[in-house]
Order: sequence, then C-alpha cells, then structure tokens
Amino acid sequence: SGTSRPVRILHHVQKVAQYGDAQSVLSAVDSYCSKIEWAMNVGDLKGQILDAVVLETRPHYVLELGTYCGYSTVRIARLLPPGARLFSIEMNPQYAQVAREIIQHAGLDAKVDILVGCTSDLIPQLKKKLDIEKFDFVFIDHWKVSYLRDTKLLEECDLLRPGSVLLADNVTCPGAPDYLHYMRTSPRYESQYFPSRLEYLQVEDGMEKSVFLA
Ligand SMILES: O=c1[nH]cnc2c(O)c(F)c(-c3ccc(F)cc3)cc12
Ligand SMILES: [Mg+2]
Repeated sequence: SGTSRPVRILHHVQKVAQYGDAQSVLSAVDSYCSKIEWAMNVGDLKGQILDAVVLETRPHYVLELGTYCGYSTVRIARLLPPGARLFSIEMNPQYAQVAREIIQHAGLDAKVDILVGCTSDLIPQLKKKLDIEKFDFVFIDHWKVSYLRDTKLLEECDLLRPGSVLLADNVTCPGAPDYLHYMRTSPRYESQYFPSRLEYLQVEDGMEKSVFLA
C-alpha cells in the first residue's frame, strides 16, 4: 500500500475527529487501531493510568521519549494547565510529521514541541536548547533497550529534581528488564508497577511509575 500506517491513522483522524477536540482525536485513533489495524499507541486502558499520573503530578515541564503518531502526546497535553509545555522526542521524521498534524487537529500544538532526533543526542542539549532546568514528568515510550540508558542520561544532565515522576510504557511487553531492575533497586527512586493490558489486545502489559528522590 502506498501510505504508511501512521498516515492512514492521520487520515482517519482528519476524517472523523472534531477539529480542536482532543477526546475525539483519541477516540478516533483507538477505534481505528482496535477495528482496522493495530498500532503501538499507548491505548485507552494504559492511557487511563497515564491520565491519572499526569493529573496527580500536575507537571509544568513534560518530556516524552517516543512520539510515534502523537496519541500519548495528545493524551498528556489535553490535561496540562495553560503555560505548561510538553517536549516530545521522535527519531523518525515521518512519524514526527504525522504526530504534528494529529496534535494540531486536537488543538494542542501551542503546548507541544516535537524534536526530531535520537534521544541520546538530544537529551544532553535540552537545557541549552529549551532553557529548561528540570522536567516534572517524563513519559518513556520509545524503545525498550534505550529506557535505562536514557534515564541515566537524564540524571547525568541534571534534568530531574526530587519529586520528578517517570512513567514507562511496555515494561512487561515487550519488556524492559534492565530498566525495571534499576528502578526497583536504586535508592534514588520510589517505584510502583501498574498492571494493565497491551493496547487493543488481551496480552498482559504494565507501566512502571518511578519518583526521583535525589
Ligand atoms: O517499540 C515500541 N515503542 C513504544 N511502544 C511500544 C508499544 O506500546 C508496543 F506495544 C510495542 C509492541 C510491538 C509488538 C508486539 F508484539 C508487542 C508490543 C512496541 C512499542
Ligand atoms: Mg508503548
């Protein structure tokens, strides 16, 4: 087929979702991906855990690792107060472009910046580039083998403060065992597992919430 899966998702959103209505954008993605073709969005079940953690954290500065089509970006940004900012890093330029258009359709583009590149290259540049001191909330949803490396990079770049919350998707499926072990044994974090299901399927998955202590 000529188009990519993300482009087909974007076209569905543009066809059925109400412009400026973030919830209708989320519903359009979820209905497309549960009925027509699966895609690696965090989905509605794990999305409800994400919502709860964002509401509880009330973050001003948010970092997302892994944008894909922007589903979780919309999910988070719709809950942010005016003035809060979300920076999302995506290494695939095609994904990033689709995400920008889905985020714009949701009316949330003023709160969101998508940075195209590799997390290991961009994380060390964030303080200088964004004039940001620390992130209050980090959503980790890019590639399981990079979860631990990038978390250590956030620590080394002094981008976390006591109370910063990290939430990681897919810690059970596909799984990030080294990340889980680090978070559950490090004295620098208070970690908690939220069991759930893989997006659009009956397979077990879960999210790990970790609070940086110092
Ligand atoms: O690579 C990923 N990045 C971010 N999120 C993912 C995800 O939520 C998945 F379910 C999956 C996934 C893909 C294939 C499977 F069989 C199971 C899970 C992958 C990712
Ligand atoms: Mg995921």
